[in-house]
Amino acid sequence: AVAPASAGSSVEATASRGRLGPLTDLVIERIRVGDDVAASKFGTDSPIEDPVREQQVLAQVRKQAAAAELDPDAAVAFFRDQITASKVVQKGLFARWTAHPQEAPTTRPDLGQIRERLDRLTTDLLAELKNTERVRDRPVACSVQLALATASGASRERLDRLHRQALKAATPSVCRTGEGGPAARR
Ligand SMILES: O=C(O)C(=O)C[C@]1(C(=O)O)C=C[C@@H](O)C=C1
Repeated sequence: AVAPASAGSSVEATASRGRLGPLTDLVIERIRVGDDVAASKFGTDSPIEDPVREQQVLAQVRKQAAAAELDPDAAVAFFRDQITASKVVQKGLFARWTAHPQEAPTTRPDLGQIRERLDRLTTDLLAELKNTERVRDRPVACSVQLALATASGASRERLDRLHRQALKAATPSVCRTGEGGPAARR
């Protein structure tokens, strides 16, 4: 039997986008779902920020991280950044659509279905955090790999300023010791 490549990647893709390519692709995918979330809320009474839903997302992360033998606190920190990134997108799009109503979406996707998609992405992202545990543990290698993966992902996906800003907000907790504290070093 052939050894399987890590989830969602091929050897070729890994070579060109680096070892954090698949993780970064999922981060970008989640950022793009933020566009759909914004479209589901714009022009309704639903606010961008939903603290109850955030707690549900993070509780799920904590539970699944523990089951996968990932550090639950580190996983939660990573997902806090994903939520921040989603809010960067949503706020930016609300501002854009308010200033230019002709750019506002004309259909309103269902938030319940979007959240099911986000839940599936949670599982996929946690699997990639697990797959990349060793490189993320090496600060220098990790920051080099992260720079490579985010630059190539942003350009391939043709991310605009707003979505690049969101990508930046989504990635500070990818590499361990990002905070520089002794607890992070273990
Ligand atoms: O589910 C929502 O309503 C979202 O806006 C998505 C999301 C997230 O990224 O998971 C972001 C902001 C909200 O405060 C809650 C959750």
